[in-house]
Amino acid sequence: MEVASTETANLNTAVDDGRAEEGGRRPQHLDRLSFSPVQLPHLADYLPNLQTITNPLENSQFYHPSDEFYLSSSDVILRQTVLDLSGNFHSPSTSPHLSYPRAGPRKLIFFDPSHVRAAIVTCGGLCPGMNTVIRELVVGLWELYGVREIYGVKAGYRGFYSGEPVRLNPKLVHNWHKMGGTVLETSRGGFDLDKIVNGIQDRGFNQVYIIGGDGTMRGAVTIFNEICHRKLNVAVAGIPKTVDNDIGIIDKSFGFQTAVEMAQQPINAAHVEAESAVNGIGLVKLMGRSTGHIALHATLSSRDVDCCLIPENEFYLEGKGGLFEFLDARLKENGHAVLVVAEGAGQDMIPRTDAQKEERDESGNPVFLDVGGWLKSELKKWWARDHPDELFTVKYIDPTYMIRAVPANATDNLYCTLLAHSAIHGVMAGYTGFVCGPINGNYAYIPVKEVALAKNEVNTRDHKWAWVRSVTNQPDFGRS
Ligand SMILES: Nc1ncnc2c1ncn2[C@@H]1O[C@H](COP(=O)(O)OP(=O)(O)O)[C@@H](O)[C@H]1O
Ligand SMILES: O=P(O)(O)OC[C@H]1O[C@](O)(COP(=O)(O)O)[C@@H](O)[C@@H]1O
Ligand SMILES: [Mg+2]
Repeated sequence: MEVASTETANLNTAVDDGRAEEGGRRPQHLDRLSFSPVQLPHLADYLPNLQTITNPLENSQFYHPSDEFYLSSSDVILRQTVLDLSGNFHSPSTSPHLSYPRAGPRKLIFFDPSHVRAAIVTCGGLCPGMNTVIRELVVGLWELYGVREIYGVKAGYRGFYSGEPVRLNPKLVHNWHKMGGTVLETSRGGFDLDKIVNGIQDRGFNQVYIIGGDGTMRGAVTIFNEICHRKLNVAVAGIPKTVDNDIGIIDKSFGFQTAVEMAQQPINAAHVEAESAVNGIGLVKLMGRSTGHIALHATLSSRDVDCCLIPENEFYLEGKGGLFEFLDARLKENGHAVLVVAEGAGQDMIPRTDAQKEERDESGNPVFLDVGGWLKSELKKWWARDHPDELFTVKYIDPTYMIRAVPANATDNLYCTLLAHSAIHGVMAGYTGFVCGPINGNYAYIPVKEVALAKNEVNTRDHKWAWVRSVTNQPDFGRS
């Protein structure tokens, strides 16, 4: 099945899929422009006889939809808004023509709300806002579309085949947005494709909302493929959750800002401890399995950080241009220094046994050693060797779960609400195998296959990393 064509096509033909050209709003003035609209998978791709009905919002006593209210497949979000007009577009993803369907309600929908049985599941690690997304899925399905059968699948993917789903309604979830974690519970591992899809079929679910990170989205792709293979009338929507912000294409993930905000407290404490000691170093380890976004953003917003170490920028300790030389100078100059290190940084330098090298969590992610504890001990050894007669203190703070096991802040709560509603509108319109998220500030639908492949790493050659270096004046560890 053709799901994500990124070939350049004439907009006029590309959107003429006979599905959602409601309102006769074809943008004639764009006919001569060439765009590459990404085609979203749709239930009608393999179930051509599905009936449509008018969106119930049309008859809602609280809504008075205008023409602009409903979106059609000609409403798109451009992937790139920052362009190099010299025309050097290095890859299809940097083409100025690449666009994604805009998220929002469609006038015609492919589900009769009275026949919907929706399932919601949360997978992977915690992230602020998971409960808000669940709440808004429940309330949105119930209030906007009149769906009454909504279920929470317990404890991640394994919940589809073990244990009973819980029935959800707006009363039950009304204050969930104020709570950290996920009331539905989550887990790693337990991905058994056949059992999961059988579970979806056996329980009669026809809408599946999957909240999770990069691993979860890889799982969602295979679930979606199997559902297409079995030609089931089941729509699958992913809602990207990652406190590390390591999922690509979307602007940022929900909960990330809350985590960055929470990281300020340990950084402040590390600064106070360092400043109050003679040759004091405050060391803070922040989450970031393979990407340093939390460490980077926390550093940029704090201004008390002297050096930020992330997985994307290898560092070294000894010799010219190394961390020790830099800290030596900072301590001489200021008497103290604050170091922020992402958990995935420096892993190659930490000695480990063969068994430790092979260690994986239930989902198959490598298990890291504690870079903060290792750095603290290396720093102490260095000082004792080079400055045996001078006082020195390292205060190591590891706030790990404290930055993610909290409710979402106001901005993230709003973001979660818009994500949930976007997902509902897309599924009701018959789209499937998609993820919703903001691209350049506007909410879009993206094929889950693309999202599962798109990693969001810190680009140490772009301006954001240059800001870090200009704020900290830290070494580049050999990067030219
Ligand atoms: N490649 C994959 N294919 C299928 N399922 C996967 C894959 N990677 C991870 N999963 C499943 O997705 C769920 C969450 O993955 P995990 O990596 O723990 O968290 P996250 O989704 O937050 O990155 C787990 O149940 C795991 O088994
Ligand atoms: O101890 P846990 O629950 O496995 O979580 C730790 C991991 O979770 C993360 O927050 C990211 O998890 P996800 O991939 O699930 O989003 C990492 O930063 C961290 O390594
Ligand atoms: Mg992950």
